[in-house]
Amino acid sequence: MPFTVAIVGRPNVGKSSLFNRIIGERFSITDDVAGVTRDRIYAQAEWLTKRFSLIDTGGIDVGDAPFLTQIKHQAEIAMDEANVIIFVVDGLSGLTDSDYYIAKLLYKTDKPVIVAVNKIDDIVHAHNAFEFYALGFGDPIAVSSHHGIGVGDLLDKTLSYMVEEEKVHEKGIISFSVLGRPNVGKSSLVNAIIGEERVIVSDISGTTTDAIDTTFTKDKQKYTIIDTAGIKKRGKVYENLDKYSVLRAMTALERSDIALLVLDATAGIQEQDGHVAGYIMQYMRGCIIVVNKWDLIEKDSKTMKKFETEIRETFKFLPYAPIVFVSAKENQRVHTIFPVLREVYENFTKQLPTKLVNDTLYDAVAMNPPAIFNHGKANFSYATQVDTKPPTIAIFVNDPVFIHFSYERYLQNQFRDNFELTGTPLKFVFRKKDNYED
Ligand SMILES: Nc1nc2c(ncn2[C@@H]2O[C@H](COP(=O)(O)OP(=O)(O)OP(=O)(O)O)[C@@H](O)[C@H]2O)c(=O)[nH]1
Ligand SMILES: Nc1nc2c(ncn2[C@@H]2O[C@H](COP(=O)(O)OP(=O)(O)OP(=O)(O)O)[C@@H](O)[C@H]2O)c(=O)[nH]1
Repeated sequence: MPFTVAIVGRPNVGKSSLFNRIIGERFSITDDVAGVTRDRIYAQAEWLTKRFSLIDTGGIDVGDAPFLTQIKHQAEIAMDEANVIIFVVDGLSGLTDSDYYIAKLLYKTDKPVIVAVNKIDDIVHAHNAFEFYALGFGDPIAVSSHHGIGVGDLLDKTLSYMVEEEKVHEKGIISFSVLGRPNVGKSSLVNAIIGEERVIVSDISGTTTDAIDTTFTKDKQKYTIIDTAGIKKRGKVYENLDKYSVLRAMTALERSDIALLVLDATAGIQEQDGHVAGYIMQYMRGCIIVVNKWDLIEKDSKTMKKFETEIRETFKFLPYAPIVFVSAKENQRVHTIFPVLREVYENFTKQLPTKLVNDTLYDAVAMNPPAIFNHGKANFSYATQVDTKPPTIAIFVNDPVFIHFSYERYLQNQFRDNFELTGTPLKFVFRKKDNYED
């Protein structure tokens, strides 16, 4: 479970400035995740080799609610999701009633709260921080998001609460999440999967309070199902907020080997399904497409094929994802998911023999040599697998800039033809040979 830090505070104190300062461009991996790019409410960050997730609750749109209700929801999200909360206040304008209001909300949590007094751009104003002792969260830390002053101290203190994480990703356990747009039947599917398997070994509730990961054993294989739908959050106002569900999908993906992408057979494929599929692809997780509510479909011999064709055409970037058809509510065919999970996990964790990897590369290049691109021609030396989850292959080349994306796609297809990689992405890392040789 990633260590998560949430930033809260009333509007205009500089939450998003601090967020951006902490992630720094280099560390932001959400940058190219469609839909979140502009929003930037969630990112991976790193400080002195410690990796953590950062949430800017100020970016979570909580509708047209009155101002105090909005910050209340944001504070609740922080208390639900984070291990540590950074409470940002404005050192130029001083303490306000809204700050006290937020403080009162945060008294309810037993998680550490650190007060960051922002906009202290000049050390001579550091004394402005003192009045914020009154909030009752101990030593306030003076920072300037604009100039980066004090941010290191703030992170030192924040990450001092990071303890050795409980190992959720125990070896050999297949962890998977159930993702999809609202109402496709995620909760029903989770219930059907867990309900079917009565030998529940343990309920691991994670370090963040509301994430419930359930581990169970089926046919001697352990699985951990990662909660995403906010099953426990029913009734809370922010349950259906778009950005909030995106955030939950991402934290779940981070911890999953495999994502089940749930579609509603009665609704056809919708734009939002594509967004969810995009996240799964960009996080490079294994993927199984689950067409749910199959009981409601009038079927003839061609129905499945028709669905499959439509799915393949829409999700061109997920050609590797196997498709299963189920009814979560009627508990039909739900058991067919398990063998597919095992197969996909095997491929996701696969080690490809080096000789075959190179043969595949050489054959592909011989069959279809690269053309000139960017004023040069790619000259491939050799390839080797450098990682799993997903299988990752380093390909050494005279200069990666000469590789056109369509050639990369060609190589991908050749590798997929030669190796059994159903359900898993295959990652290529192109490396300039000269940097590593001679
Ligand atoms: N002088 C100074 N101004 C800052 C600093 N950090 C942020 N600001 C300014 O404060 C204003 C608000 O900053 P934001 O980062 O948008 O604040 P926010 O808390 O995310 O605001 P909301 O999105 O409304 O919640 C902007 O005009 C920033 O330029 C700082 O360290 N020093
Ligand atoms: N007929 C039929 N109805 C289903 C099936 N799966 C779910 N439903 C119904 O679809 C509705 C939505 O199901 P949920 O499981 O709550 O869907 P969800 O994706 O978790 O929804 P959110 O929590 O809003 O994201 C409910 O009325 C379910 O009873 C199914 O396989 N067949």
